[in-house]
Amino acid sequence: MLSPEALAVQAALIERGLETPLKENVLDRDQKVERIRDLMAQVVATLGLDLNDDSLADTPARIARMYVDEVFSGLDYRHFPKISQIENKMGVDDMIRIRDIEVLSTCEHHFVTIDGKARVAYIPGDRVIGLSKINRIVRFFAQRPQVQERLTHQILVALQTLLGVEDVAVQIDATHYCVKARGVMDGGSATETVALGGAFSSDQNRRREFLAG
Ligand SMILES: Nc1nc2c(ncn2[C@@H]2O[C@H](COP(=O)(O)OP(=O)(O)OP(=O)(O)O)[C@@H](O)[C@H]2O)c(=O)[nH]1
Ligand SMILES: [Zn+2]
Repeated sequence: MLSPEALAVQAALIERGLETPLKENVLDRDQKVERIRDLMAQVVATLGLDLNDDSLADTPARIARMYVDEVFSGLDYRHFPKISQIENKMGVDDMIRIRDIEVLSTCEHHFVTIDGKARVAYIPGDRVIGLSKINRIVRFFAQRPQVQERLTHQILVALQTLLGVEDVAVQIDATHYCVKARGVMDGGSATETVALGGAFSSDQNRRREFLAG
């Protein structure tokens, strides 16, 4: 059973064409781990490595568990974080901004790491969200194969949906290891993406305030 929050976020992403491209998958967790383990064993062996070596023997199973339970666990909405919100009795009507949220994701083109930081802000309406829940939402969507642009927008729409406000802003600044550790091998560049909603999009001052500092 998915939580009402997970269902609402999923529906909002589908409606906006921002959901990760997913196919119906009837395999349960154990079946996925088993199948990926067997397929990874073929990859490792095909590379010419000896799966009888004691250091390599468990690598296929390790990778399978890592994919299903860790780095791609955000593909399963049953792992969507529990969300706590409180009534905005304080009448907060100014921006709440969280900086330096750790973003560790995986590039969907190469399945290597994306390593960066996110900045998230919102202007509360009738409720405020538990602070750590913002970090958890970032992590949930980061734990999918991603392109940074989609990750940024998924976080925006998730927060807009949960908070019932348009005024949300998300910025991610990240290093892609597919750019750093292979291919063009540029370790110095970073990618910035921004997704702005409501006043952050329409009001230059709000936008500047969010991006400053
Ligand atoms: N827009 C976008 N592109 C990404 C992201 N992560 C990786 N890429 C890019 O996806 C592209 C895939 O291009 P391809 O030409 O098919 O792959 P490739 O031959 O491995 O390309 P090179 O990385 O240039 O060697 C590359 O340019 C990557 O840099 C991302 O988050 N957003
Ligand atoms: Zn890549």
